[in-house]
Amino acid sequence: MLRILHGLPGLFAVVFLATLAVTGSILALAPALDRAGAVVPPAGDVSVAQMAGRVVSNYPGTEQIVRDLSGQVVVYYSRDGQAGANRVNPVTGERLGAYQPSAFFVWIRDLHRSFLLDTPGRMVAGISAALMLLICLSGMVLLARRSGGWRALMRPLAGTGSKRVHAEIARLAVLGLLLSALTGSFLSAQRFGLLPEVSDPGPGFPAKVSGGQPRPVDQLQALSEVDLNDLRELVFPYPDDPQDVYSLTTTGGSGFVDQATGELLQFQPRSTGSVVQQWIMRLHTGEGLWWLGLILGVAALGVPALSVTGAIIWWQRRRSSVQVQDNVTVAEADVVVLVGSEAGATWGFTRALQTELTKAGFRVHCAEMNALAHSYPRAAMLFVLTSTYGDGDAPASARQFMTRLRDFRAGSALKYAVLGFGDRQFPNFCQFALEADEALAGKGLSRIQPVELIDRCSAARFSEWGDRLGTAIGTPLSLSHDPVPPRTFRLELAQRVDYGLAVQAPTSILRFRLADAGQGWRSWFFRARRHSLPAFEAGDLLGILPPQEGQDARFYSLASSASEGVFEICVRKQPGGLCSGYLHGLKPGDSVEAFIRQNPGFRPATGTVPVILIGAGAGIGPLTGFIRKNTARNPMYLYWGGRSANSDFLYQPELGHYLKDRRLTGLSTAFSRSDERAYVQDRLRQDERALRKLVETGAQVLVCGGRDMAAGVKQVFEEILQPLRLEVDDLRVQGRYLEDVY
Ligand SMILES: Cc1cc2nc3c(=O)[nH]c(=O)nc-3n(C[C@H](O)[C@H](O)[C@H](O)COP(=O)(O)O)c2cc1C
Repeated sequence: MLRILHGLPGLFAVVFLATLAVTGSILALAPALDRAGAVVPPAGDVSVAQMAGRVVSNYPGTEQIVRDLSGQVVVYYSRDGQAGANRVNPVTGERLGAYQPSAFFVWIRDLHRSFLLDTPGRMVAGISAALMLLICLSGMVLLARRSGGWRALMRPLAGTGSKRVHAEIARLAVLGLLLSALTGSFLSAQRFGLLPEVSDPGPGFPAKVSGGQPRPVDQLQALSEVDLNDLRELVFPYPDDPQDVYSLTTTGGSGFVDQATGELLQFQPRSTGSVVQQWIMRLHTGEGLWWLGLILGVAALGVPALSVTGAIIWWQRRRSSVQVQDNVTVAEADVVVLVGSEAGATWGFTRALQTELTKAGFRVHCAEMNALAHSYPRAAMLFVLTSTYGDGDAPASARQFMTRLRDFRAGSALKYAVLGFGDRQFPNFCQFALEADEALAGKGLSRIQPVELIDRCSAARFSEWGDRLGTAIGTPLSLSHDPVPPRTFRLELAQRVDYGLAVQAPTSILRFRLADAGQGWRSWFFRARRHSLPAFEAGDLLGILPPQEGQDARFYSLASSASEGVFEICVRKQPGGLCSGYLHGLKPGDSVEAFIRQNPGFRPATGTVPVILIGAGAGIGPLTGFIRKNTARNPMYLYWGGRSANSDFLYQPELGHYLKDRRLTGLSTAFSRSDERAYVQDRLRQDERALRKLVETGAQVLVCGGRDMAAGVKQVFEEILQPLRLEVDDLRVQGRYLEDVY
């Protein structure tokens, strides 16, 4: 909902908002330019009487002197029957130049206030300002959520691409935009009579005037008592009319001055309402506050950039979002289905469930677990279907679920059931589904039926679960969903580099290319075909089908990306390991059957935040891939543990090269079967302070390798984070602690 509130007005109003913002930032320059051209004596140096005397000696026909909030003084005079207006130096009374408001600024102001369309344009401008206010407020809440709370709002952000740029600009610009939008909406509402406008009626003309011989203006007592910097306007009496008076407006109020006695008559202090009104105007225009004007101007310049990045995010989300047909809103739903998924497989099962429930007459709302609402007013049933990632962790679309659950208000009628999707090859089988189930029970919800776990997307188990669920809710459900097997392709081993034999840790770097890629036109053809492969990045997974019939695929993290044209993996031969043994037996030219599985949850952040890469053994594969791609030379530190520097120092020459060309900022290694007998955790402990500093500056941590190593690393990080009052889970929620563990 919040996202819709943030995005929709932005999309509709993008042209108007961009116009308001660009014109606003140009107008914001005016106070600074006016201030630069103005002569402003220190307070107490020049009185209004002194200034007026000097001006009159240069302009005997002075009719009015106006001082604007920037300090610019303008004299209006008549000479030989001709009216004129000049900017003057208030200290000397001399002419600085003709007063001619810039036609350009006047045009820009009209564009800003009314899109050059008079009343309808003013209305659109007012509505745009109100939309801006809505976008700023909803954006701040989204930003706070994304950063992990209001207090973390200014902490460095992780994340990539447009989302990151959008969030960074928003953070810098939001206060300025909020102020402009708030004051702009207020002024518009006043203009259209929605809010009362406060203006002082001004004092009545004095009933008694001395009518005596006028004194020179610089000898009038009341004017000597007003500092020049407090003056707004001084209107001179008609010449040769002893009954007329000076009319004086200052920052404190307005009144009249007797031209013979110099006495202040009928002075009326400015009301609080009028002072507030003037401040609102100043806070909107920056008039008299040139520095604020510049801040508002720079903030407004962020709007076009925010519009473009916002539109890109919206488009990407639309493209990647799983389209659920017949999805009803949170308010209407009597059944809610929440989905935790990383690579999308669980969504297929969700759609099957949703279709069946809808057929049975339920009004079903489906959403990702991160979108858990504050409450579901009408819902009686909640189903959670979730996979597990990393080492028993939440998948990407469920990372914020536990945090959001804290504020969840469950109605007493709401019952739930959890269905976990996972893979028994992982020791923490469906761990996150089990945790979600416990957490919901902890919120006082009762189960429709106990949590069930599905191994490797088994269609049969899903259907059985559906049967049991149907019985439990009294509505037969016939669930069937058989995920399409991945499209496989043949890869040919092009090169292998072997390590670790001497230390009983045989590990090989294997580089494959598409089989039959051939030479000449054939190579061109297959290169073209390569583009129909799913794009892959270092950190994605290569699924390899072992040659034995009926064996499940084994996954290896890729160290290369599609643009390199090779499929590079790093494989340690496991004792008795079927697939690793098979891969270690391959000779160049041999081929394997494989497919790509994306793993977008394990990628380094783009931008300038430091990245700390930690791994052991073959876990170095994807980490090296990240370093290889770091051509922007962002700070990247690698901590890696092996057995012996002489035998299994994987990628040693490449890492030396990356250190030299600064793709890698720092390298720290630990070898457990050498004299140092150290593990990667020991190196982290040694660098505890430096690592804490990096985390404080927003660093992201990526861990890849065996689960014992990952558990040890996590423990060390808990110690490192303790003085910062942070836990690894806090970083996880922010996408700043990622694991690829096997
Ligand atoms: C990198 C990676 C880590 C995984 N970790 C676990 C795990 O710890 N426990 C588990 O039961 N399944 C694990 N799985 C298996 C997934 O949960 C399973 O494939 C699931 O069906 C994926 O569903 P999704 O595509 O909706 O995310 C992992 C899969 C991958 C690729």
